[in-house]
Amino acid sequence: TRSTRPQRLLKAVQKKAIKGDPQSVISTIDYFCRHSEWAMNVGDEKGAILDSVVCEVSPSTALELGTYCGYSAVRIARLLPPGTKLITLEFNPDYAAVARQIIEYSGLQDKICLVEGASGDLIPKMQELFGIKTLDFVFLDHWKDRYLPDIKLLEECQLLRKGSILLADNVICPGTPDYLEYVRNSPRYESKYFKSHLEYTKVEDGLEKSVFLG
Ligand SMILES: Nc1ncnc2c1ncn2CCOCCNC(=O)c1cc(-c2ccc(F)cc2)cc(O)c1O
Ligand SMILES: [Mg+2]
Repeated sequence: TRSTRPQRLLKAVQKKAIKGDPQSVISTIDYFCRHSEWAMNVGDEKGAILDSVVCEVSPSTALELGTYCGYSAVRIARLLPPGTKLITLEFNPDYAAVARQIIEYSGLQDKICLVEGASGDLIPKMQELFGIKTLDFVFLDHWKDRYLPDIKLLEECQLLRKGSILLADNVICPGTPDYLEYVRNSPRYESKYFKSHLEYTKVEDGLEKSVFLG
């Protein structure tokens, strides 16, 4: 049967990228998605904003919701200080299988912990599963209608502390209206919009950065 898009993306990485070089894996995926087949990675333009927030926060504990092929996991993990880990949750086993191989190819497997499962099921188990107390940084890039319920879950599970940073992809396209309304109007968050474009297109999209105030 025909290969899937993630499998074709993985093949391009194995063929064109330099093993053990995260930047070359990132550039290869961006080239493939711009010139061969569009795919829902955060991309290079929004990826640069993601990079700057990760560098600013320099998190000791980081969580990503929605791994897909591992592009943003590689982007985030390549910037993490030694000894820190990114936990990334992926619901779709086929995506997870490709992401594991792309993460391994980039050489960042020791900095990334990929867990298969739904965010709603895994978030309540995070403290016991990973021995963490709170999260310094969360990148939301999974089902757009799960952003709001999942940050409420993070609050309830006491996984956020004063100063925890949430960065949400796709707040314009496909859009997360209920999430935006909540973080922009809740007294418990200070929110800021970073205008950009939907990956590899001219369509408007952006990232919302929200600081939990405790
Ligand atoms: N652990 C978990 N728990 C729960 N759910 C989970 C999960 N892990 C994964 N999932 C499920 C879904 O994951 C993928 C979500 N991402 C997107 O859907 C997405 C779509 C577009 C897009 C598509 C078409 C257009 F025309 C325009 C834009 C762009 C993006 O940048 C996107 O990120
Ligand atoms: Mg996205």
